[in-house]
Amino acid sequence: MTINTTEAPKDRKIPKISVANFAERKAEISRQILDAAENSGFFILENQESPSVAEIEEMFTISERFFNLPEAKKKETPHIKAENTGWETRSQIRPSTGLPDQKESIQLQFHRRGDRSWPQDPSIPEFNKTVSSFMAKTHSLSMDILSIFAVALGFPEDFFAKAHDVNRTNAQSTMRLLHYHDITGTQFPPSYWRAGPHTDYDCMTMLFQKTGEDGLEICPGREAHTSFGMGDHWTPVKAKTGEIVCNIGDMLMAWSDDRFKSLFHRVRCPSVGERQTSRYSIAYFNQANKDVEIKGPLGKYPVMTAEKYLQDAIKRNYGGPTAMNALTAA
Ligand SMILES: O=C(O)CCC(=O)C(=O)O
Ligand SMILES: [Fe+2]
Repeated sequence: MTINTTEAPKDRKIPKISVANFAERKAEISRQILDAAENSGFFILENQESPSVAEIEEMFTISERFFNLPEAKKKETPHIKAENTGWETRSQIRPSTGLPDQKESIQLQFHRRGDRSWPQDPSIPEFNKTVSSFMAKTHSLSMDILSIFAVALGFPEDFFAKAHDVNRTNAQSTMRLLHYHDITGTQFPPSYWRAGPHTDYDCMTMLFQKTGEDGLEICPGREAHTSFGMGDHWTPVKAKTGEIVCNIGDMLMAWSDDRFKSLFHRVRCPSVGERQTSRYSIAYFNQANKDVEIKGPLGKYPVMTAEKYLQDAIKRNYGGPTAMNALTAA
């Protein structure tokens, strides 16, 4: 008789870190965040003062109202690839699958608020004010967290805040509102995803999800920001309104000479019999300004600007000049 001693792979624990009283508890929070960034690549923030749970709920309401507009209205802010702005639907083809993500999204940049890349529909007059205020709050919290990485890498505490100046016209940070379509009754083949496996190209993503709207899964096993290394076990991340799922992106992995890990993640297409109605999420991608040089303390990789870094990351992932058809944020 043979006894199978091979254990089934275990789900990874995703650290949950309270950021209450951030200023007083910064040393303790820093230890937890650095441990998470080095070992799991993903961590969940809770108890943040800002943005508050009520503000996050308000953002989801406004996002839903935007996606409920007729297509013709949404097309008034079309996706502009070169600028990484605007609305797209089922257009993002992931190199990992060769198939379009089952979603629609709008990308917004803080310094462009008020221009034609931001919806101006009279039925949502508060869009601009609510979204720009939420973005400013998310940005500010992102800078608090990035200051921890700056110090750990031997840079001044405000190093990443200066590198991510969203008021400058060469800013690259982007907020993306996401709507995964209602697919009730449709059984997609297993190769289809709401968001196919990918890494993010930014320094750090802050992701907001809604309780009950699960689907995000992460996969450890990536050792270099230039590789496609992936383990074979995916851990689901439970969605909870108010919490913020953070993940390290390729840009910070490069900046830290691969010390902080940018992992593959994906969003499942639910099967018939599961909850298949709409799923909403909001992602804020912290991407350094175009002219900022990415130069790791150990000098493991050649120095390059954040603009070139993003272009190269896209080429690596999408191969060749058609790569620019991809959205740059993730
Ligand atoms: O919607 C989610 O939960 C994840 C989205 C994501 O990974 C992305 O947009 O890069
Ligand atoms: Fe992502």
